[in-house]
This record gives sequence, structure tokens and C-alpha cells, in this order.
Amino acid sequence: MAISMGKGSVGVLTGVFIASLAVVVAVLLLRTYNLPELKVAWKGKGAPRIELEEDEREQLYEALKAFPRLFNSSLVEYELVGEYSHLFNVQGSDNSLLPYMLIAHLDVVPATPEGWDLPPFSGEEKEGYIYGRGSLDDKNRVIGILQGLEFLFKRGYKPRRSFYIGLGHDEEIGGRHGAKEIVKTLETRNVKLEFLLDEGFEVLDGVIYGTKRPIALIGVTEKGTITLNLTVHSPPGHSSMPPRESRIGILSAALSRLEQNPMPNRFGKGPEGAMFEQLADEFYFPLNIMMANLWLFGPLVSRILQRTPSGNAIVRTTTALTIFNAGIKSNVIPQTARATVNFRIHPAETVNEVLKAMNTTIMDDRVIPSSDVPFFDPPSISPHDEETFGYQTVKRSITDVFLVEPVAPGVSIGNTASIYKFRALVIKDEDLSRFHGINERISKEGIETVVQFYFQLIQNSDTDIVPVQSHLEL
Ligand SMILES: CCCCCCCC/C=C\CCCCCCCC(=O)N[C@@H](CC(C)C)C(=O)O
Ligand SMILES: [Zn+2]
Ligand SMILES: [Zn+2]
Repeated sequence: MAISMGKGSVGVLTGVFIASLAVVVAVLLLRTYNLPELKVAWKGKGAPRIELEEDEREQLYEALKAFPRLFNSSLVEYELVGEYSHLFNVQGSDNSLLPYMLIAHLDVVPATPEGWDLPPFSGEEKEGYIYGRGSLDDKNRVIGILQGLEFLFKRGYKPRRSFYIGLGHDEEIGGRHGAKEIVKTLETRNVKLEFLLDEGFEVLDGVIYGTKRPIALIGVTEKGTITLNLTVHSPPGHSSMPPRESRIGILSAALSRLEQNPMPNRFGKGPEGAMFEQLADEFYFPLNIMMANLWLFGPLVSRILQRTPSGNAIVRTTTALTIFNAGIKSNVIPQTARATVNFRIHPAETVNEVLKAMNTTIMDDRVIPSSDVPFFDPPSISPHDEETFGYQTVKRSITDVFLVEPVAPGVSIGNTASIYKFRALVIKDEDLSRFHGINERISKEGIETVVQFYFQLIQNSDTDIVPVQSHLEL
């Protein structure tokens, strides 16, 4: 395996990577194979510190040997990017084929034990599910990609088409130092990609109201996003002499107006219209008739969809009040009240239209909007016709592994800024709240399916022939 950094620093950094990855793999494997508990010592709040004893260290490296071929293959070039992200280049034999890239992220959003059936960082197993923050978003894909390749190497696989594996360390805060640095690294080397696959949609089983069977959606575009801080300032004071209107009251009233006046229904004005029309036969009567005639039934269909948070996310630009901070002490009138609002912008709208509508709704110049994270309009739609190799290869790999039809293009409601977005998992309605929520978990079959998907995708990508869509005789 060619290393592109000084041997000494690579040794240390590779050790860090190996240890962190081994924790993930070990936790999943420990629970799967009932190995002794990892002693997790909580040091105050936040993520747990794992104090390893010697025999546990051995166990971790045992678990790590799950990837010996990947780290020892002469076909694989590894490098550390942005201090904590990882880039693997798997060399193919046919340079006439453009490489593709599989991206996943190692980092997770925070979690506290409240409401969880098992501690969020325990990796404990219950009724066939492994519980843990990141099990769905996105560690199953990290393990699926690496283990899928490991199993291919074990069977003597040598790729024709080169490909990259990018494992980011800061996706949940925008990927600025991880995925974005990986893409920059490839751009400086003038690497052109055939396609790029990241997280996004899944195989949706009962998630879309009125569907007769599971539907796999491949995200070919996504909603835009803007996150705004709304701040109200004014001099502090003694709580025994409160002003007629407090900063908290002013800001709360503005937020309530935002929540009570959602952005307009844009259903059918973006690519989601075509998606539902293509899926019309997948709905029970009379929804199948309605989906096939959105020109007439669009308003009624959107009223049905918007009854659920996920359906509403397809219908309009969503307004999520996510952070509220004010006050320092019970007898001090707060100097500042600040709230954060996260908008996910429907493909038929723009950042400017959202800002305009927001200002009209808030109607209070004491509330000052600002933004300190990147924002963007809904991006263009990635190619996904019958001739598009990347899309058709992902689609073929889905039908190979899930035996599911249909597979359709969709608008991802979350953001990954990648060409295609698919997570090889079957998601039911009750699973949606697990993303960034409580009781995030993955079934042992689920982990196996993810590994099978990448095992299949890597092989299916190893050609220049666009797969012809086989229609399953289910
Ligand atoms: C008719 C209804 C269909 C809707 C089905 C919804 C299924 C959605 C399943 C899971 C939702 C996860 C959202 C997609 C993954 C997004 C990854 C992510 O969290 N990205 C961050 C990036 C940000 C820059 C930090 C995000 O906040 O979007
Ligand atoms: Zn994610
Ligand atoms: Zn996430």
C-alpha cells in the first residue's frame, strides 16, 4: 500500500485512524458476537472515554483484523486529509475508465442517554438491533464500504475501474475540513469522477403514505438550505423593573409567527412532481389515480402529504426552530435573546425568496437576522436517464441486493452535496425519528445488507457498459 506522507507521522496517524475505526467495528462486533463488554468510563458530560485494558486492546486489534487486506493491499493508496479525514485510492487496471467515489462520514451528532432504551454510545444489542448514535447516520456506510471491499479482496478481486473512498470527520458541521478538503485534494490532482455516492435516501417501506410496497429512492438533487440566527439585543436590567416587552417575549412572538405561517405549498413545482407521477402505480386506489394526474389532484395530494413531517418536507420549504438561548440569571433582564432557524428550501424556491418571506412574516425590526454557516439554493439535478452510468449502476446494485422495485430518482430532504444519495437500508416510518433522534439503531441484517450493497456496487461499477434495467419478476 503506497503511503503519501512521512513514514513516522503516517504510523501515528494510521494508528489513530485504526483505533477509532476499530472502536466502531469492535463495538458492533462485540455486540454481535457477545464478546466481553467494553468498559466505557463517562468523564463528565459529552462523548464517553473508553479506558481500555490490555485484553480489550487485543480484542480491538482482533476486530481490526476485519480489514487486514484493505490496509495491506498494494492496490490501495491511503492518505490522511484535513487532519482527521481519510482518503483511499483503490487502483484499477484500466485507466480508460473514469474513477468513482464512495463517501461516508465518521462523525455523529451528539446524544444524551435520556429516552434511549440502551445508552447511545454503548453499541449494545437488543432484539436483533445494535443501538448507537451513528448506527444509521452514517457508520453503517463506513463499515459497509470498507467491509465490502475487504470481502472482495478476500476473494482475489482486482478492480478494472479505480475508485476513491472518502471518510469525512466533520460532515455534521458542514464537512468544511473533511469532505470538502477531500474534494479539493482530488481537484488539485485534476481527478474527474464518473460519479459520487453519499448518504441520502433509503429503501422506504411504508414511509410514503399509501404505497403498496417498499420503494427505493436515489437522491439526484436536494433541497437548498439556510440557517439563520435571529437576535434581539437591548440593555440588561434588574428583574424587579422589567420592560413592558422582554427580549425573550419579542423573539418568541417572532418565532411563533414563523411557525404559524409556513412557507407556501410548492408541491409539484419541482422534480418531486415527476417522481410521484413515475411512482403512481405504487399507490393504492384512489391515490394511484391522483398521483397520475397531479395537474388536477396536486393540491389534494399535497394536503395528504403535508400531514407528516417527512411528507411536508417534500411539499414546501420547511422552517425548523432548533436553538433558543436567552438569560443568565433569574433576577437579570437578559441583554440578548438568540434563536436559530433552519430552513430547507423547496427546489422551486431560492434563498432570497425565503429571506423575503421570513422578513415579511417576522415584521419586527428589533429582530436581527444573521447567518454564520454556508447557505445555498437548491442545486441542479444530477443526470439520471437510461444512459447515465452512475445512476443506472447504483440503481442496478439496489435491485441486486434488495430485490426491490421500483427504484426512482428523488429530492433528498437533507443535504449531502453529492451527485447521488442513497443509504442501503430499509427504513420504516418509525425509523425516521431515529436520525439525529433517540434510539438510533440498526439491525444485524441491516449491516449485512449494507456490506452486500457495496460488495455488489463495486463489482457493478467495474465496467463501461451502462446496465440495462432488468425488471424483477417478483
Ligand atoms: C413523501 C415523503 C418522502 C420522504 C422520505 C424521507 C426519508 C428521509 C430519511 C432520512 C432523513 C435523513 C436526511 C438525509 C441525510 C442527510 C445527511 C445529513 O444529516 N446532512 C446534514 C448536512 C449538514 C451540512 C450538516 C444535514 O443537516 O442535512
Ligand atoms: Zn449523515
Ligand atoms: Zn446526520
